[in-house]
Amino acid sequence: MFIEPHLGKYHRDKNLRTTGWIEVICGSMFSGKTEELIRRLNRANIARQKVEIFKPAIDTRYHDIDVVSHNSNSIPSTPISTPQEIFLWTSNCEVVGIDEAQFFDDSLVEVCVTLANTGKRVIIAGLDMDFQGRPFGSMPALMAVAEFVTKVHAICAVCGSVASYSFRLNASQERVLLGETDSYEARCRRCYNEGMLEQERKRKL
Ligand SMILES: Nc1ncnc2c1ncn2[C@@H]1O[C@H](COP(=O)(O)OP(=O)(O)O)[C@@H](O)[C@H]1O
Ligand SMILES: Cc1cn([C@H]2C[C@H](O)[C@@H](COP(=O)(O)O)O2)c(=O)[nH]c1=O
Ligand SMILES: [Zn+2]
Repeated sequence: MFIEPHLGKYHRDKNLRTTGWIEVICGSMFSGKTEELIRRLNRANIARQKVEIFKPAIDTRYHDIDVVSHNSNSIPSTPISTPQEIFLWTSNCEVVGIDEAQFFDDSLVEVCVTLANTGKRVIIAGLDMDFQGRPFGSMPALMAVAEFVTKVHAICAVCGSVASYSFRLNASQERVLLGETDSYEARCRRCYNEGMLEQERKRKL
């Protein structure tokens, strides 16, 4: 379980502001990324910190505005189209949360670094791999610049092992395809590879 290095805005003994930092929560679909993001943001709220939360405007699966987990936890957010919009909302806040980070372009990295350099705690949740098992968008670069990286895991929908892959259940080859259990399953490495081979066999018929 991730424990915050500190939540206070000022060092106890000196009147110095604490530094900013970046946290990344990554994993497959259904691994609990959004739950963990909401948990950390709720704790920051309890510590009376000013929190702003963002998600890509394209992600309207469960709700236009709220960030919502697969088990229906939710927190209000601001839907944005570009990472730069984050600056318009964060001049006074101390903690910035970003969900579905894989959908933003590479400029998200620079935006997060700037936010952290100006003393903010930045918490990013996103898919580390797409349905083909390739690193997704700016997630690898965000992991590289983060102070803290947490990889969470789902349960394999086929065999019940620990799952790190998001297996797409239909034939679409588009990288971005919003969906839930209708279109994706969490799978372990073995069941993911078996499923990919099976799909390839069917394509060749
Ligand atoms: N295969 C699965 N493995 C683990 N949790 C699952 C699975 N399928 C559904 N869930 C549900 O999804 C919840 C996690 O949802 P969420 O935080 O939105 O995940 P993520 O953001 O990583 O997709 C779990 O607490 C559980 O209730
Ligand atoms: C693997 C994969 C996923 N997506 C989409 C499907 C969902 O709408 C989101 C992931 O949501 P979650 O909170 O992590 O469950 O991403 C996609 O567009 N492309 C992919 O390869
Ligand atoms: Zn499995």
